[in-house]
Amino acid sequence: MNIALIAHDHKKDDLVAFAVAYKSIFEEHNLFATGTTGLRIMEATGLSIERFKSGPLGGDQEIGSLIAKNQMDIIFFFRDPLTAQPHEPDVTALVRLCDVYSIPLATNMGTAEMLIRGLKEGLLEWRELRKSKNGENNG
Ligand SMILES: O=C(CO)COP(=O)(O)O
Repeated sequence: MNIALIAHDHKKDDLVAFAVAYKSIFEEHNLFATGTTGLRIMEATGLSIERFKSGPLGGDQEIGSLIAKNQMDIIFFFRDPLTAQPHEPDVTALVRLCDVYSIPLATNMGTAEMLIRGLKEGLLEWRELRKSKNGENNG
């Protein structure tokens, strides 16, 4: 599975704690992250993560492009609902692409907990279905 980890500044501590708690699951997958989030998680967990640019500098869009290319399976994106983001259009675009391509997206710890349990238990039947469906929509 290709998994993206992203958090706004006030939510980074939550996502780091989540990654520490579920390190044994995350280390079985290919991890991607926006710049600062990825650095924080790597420092805290030692997990290997491919880092993109920081969100405000295009990192959200880089991850969005992987979604559009059917190369992303799950997104953990802990958004800060109480702080205006300079790159709000990029945030909205990323969330929109998750819905366009039926990509599981956790925007808070509660949903993240449910998603990670599904991942652990192998509740992944949607993946092949989604890929064939998205393949049909290409072009
Ligand atoms: O801004 C972000 C997501 O919109 C996250 O970017 P950073 O991980 O670089 O802070």
